[in-house]
Amino acid sequence: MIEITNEDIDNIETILFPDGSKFNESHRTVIKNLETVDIKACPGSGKTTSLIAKLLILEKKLPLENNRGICVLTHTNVGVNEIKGRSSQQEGSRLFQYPNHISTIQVFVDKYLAIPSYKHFYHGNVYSIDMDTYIEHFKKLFYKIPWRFRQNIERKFPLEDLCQKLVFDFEDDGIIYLGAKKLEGVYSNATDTYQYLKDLKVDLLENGILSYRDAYVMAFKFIKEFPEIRDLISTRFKFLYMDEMQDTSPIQMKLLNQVFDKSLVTIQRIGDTNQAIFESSSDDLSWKPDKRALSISESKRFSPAIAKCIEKVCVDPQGVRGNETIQNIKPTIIVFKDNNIEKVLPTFADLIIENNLHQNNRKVFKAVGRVGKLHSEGKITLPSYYPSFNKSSNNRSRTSYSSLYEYILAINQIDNPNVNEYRRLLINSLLHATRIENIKNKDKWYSDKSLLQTIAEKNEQLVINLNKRIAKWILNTKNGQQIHEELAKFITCKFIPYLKGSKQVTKDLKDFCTTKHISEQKDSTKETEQINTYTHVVGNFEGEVKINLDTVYNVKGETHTATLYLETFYKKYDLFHLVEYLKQNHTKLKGKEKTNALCVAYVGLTRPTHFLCLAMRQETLDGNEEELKKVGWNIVNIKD
Ligand SMILES: Nc1ncnc2c1ncn2[C@@H]1O[C@H](COP(=O)(O)OP(=O)(O)OP(=O)(O)O)[C@@H](O)[C@H]1O
Repeated sequence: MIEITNEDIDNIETILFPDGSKFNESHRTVIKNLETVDIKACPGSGKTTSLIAKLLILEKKLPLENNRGICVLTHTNVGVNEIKGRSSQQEGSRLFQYPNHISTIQVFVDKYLAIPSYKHFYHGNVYSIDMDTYIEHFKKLFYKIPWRFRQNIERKFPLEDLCQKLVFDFEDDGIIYLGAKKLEGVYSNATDTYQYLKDLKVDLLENGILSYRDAYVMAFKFIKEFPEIRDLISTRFKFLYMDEMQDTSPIQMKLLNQVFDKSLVTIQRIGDTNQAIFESSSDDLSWKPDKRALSISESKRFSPAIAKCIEKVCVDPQGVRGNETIQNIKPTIIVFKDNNIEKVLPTFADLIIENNLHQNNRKVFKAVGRVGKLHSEGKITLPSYYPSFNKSSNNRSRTSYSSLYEYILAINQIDNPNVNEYRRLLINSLLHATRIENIKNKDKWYSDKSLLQTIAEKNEQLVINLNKRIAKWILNTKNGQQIHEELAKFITCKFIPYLKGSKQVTKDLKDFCTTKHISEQKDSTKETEQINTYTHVVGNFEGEVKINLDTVYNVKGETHTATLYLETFYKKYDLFHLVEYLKQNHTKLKGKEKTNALCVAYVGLTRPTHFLCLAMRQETLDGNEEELKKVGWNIVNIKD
């Protein structure tokens, strides 16, 4: 039987904490525990760090009995990358190799259930499972519907809404829903509109273009057909660790319960119910930690001054203790009016400098808010504070782009040094080209595997040559050299002509290879980061303070040096909604709206180590100033 000892933990501490920090007793209890248990802990308590410590210790004890594996699931790539980053500090890391699996839940579902299911039921290969590609193709098909019908549909369902609302039933992909109603309940099945919409949805599926939700539909279909998958998965993995459990939707929970057998797998679910910020995670079916859950109530992230001010700004206060070794700076409310809102960020920057944080070793300064989209009636959202703010989707997991140029841009922006990522995008660009040219393999679209197999069957040497080319392109990209021209020439003059048996390629393929236009909303993560960064120049060339703006959803799990929480409008102004909690008057919550607002605010307010600021409208502050001061907030008014 495996066991984790204090000595194991001491050893890992030196790897994880070069500054000499230590795990306390509650961390040690969590790290040592190898039973099925829930772990609930406050923000910044070191939940993820303790999980990483446990994984690094277990890694040294691999292989487990019967060569069973460890499965770690999280909700965001940030979490996965954090684990990857830390574990690569160990030589010969085996955590990311068979039989282990570490990924987001979505990637797990795609790999083990949705893709095999699609192959089985549709006898073809999945082209993409990501929302950007799905929406792009959805819109293309929608614009093929005759104008008259399209206009009628759009009057009722704006296109963006329609993309999200036209879905298959989880239990039966023969049934299509439009929002909460069956499609035939919205448009009678005798109408052309019904047929157009049904064809559109089916067409996407038949072409392997899946939304994230479709992947779950495929997954359930697979489990129903092959119930033995539960045994296969449950004997492969000895441990299942689920981080950020509070964000697991009821449908994800249902699926995981179906594939992991509790009697065979040790399951640890780690989270903080106060930080549940994804819509579906806040209803009655959401995760409730077991009564015997282990808990950690001290935050390693933030100072006692911050702990005191945020303690009651959550659904279920749990007496958070701050980190005594962090300097106390009074949390501050920056009060603004409509006519001086543009001074909020400069004021925050001045406060950072006043508190000498611009000279801190770690300088992560962020301004975050709930709503990033410009409001149609001019209510305050992130762009009101910083007009060039651009809310972009997280495109790191994208696998498909609309031009070769965009594939190469994506390759250039890979920040994780994993060759497979480069290779995957390069191969995907080739697969994309085969689709444009309508080249199929026994009536199916090529997958990376079937492509290489087909070429190998014809001539093994060609696969070796292709691999050499790919390796060269990866190296050149890493060295900052341009590969666009060479890759385009390869696709149009060699690759496609070889598969097609003809030198003639279509105009669409030529356009794909030459277009340098980046489709809307697809600007790179790095560019977006630059656009969304306010730079404040410190007097007399002493340096600058960079403040990055983002939505709360995107900074989940992050640790900042200073965070400014910006009041924004979503049905109501959020701080106005929550001012009683900021004054530490906690009341039990009723209603979904307030609960959601509170969870989002709690995630935002618990990011900084040293300095927490709020940007609050004068109207929200009015009448509350004295009470806010009494509970520890400093108030700074922006002068006109
Ligand atoms: N034992 C420790 N001693 C000192 N610092 C620690 C310790 N554990 C974690 N930290 C630091 O505290 C910060 C928060 O840690 P971590 O992200 O693991 O917390 P978390 O509980 O997962 O946070 P969140 O609730 O926001 O998801 C990080 O900067 C981490 O390096």
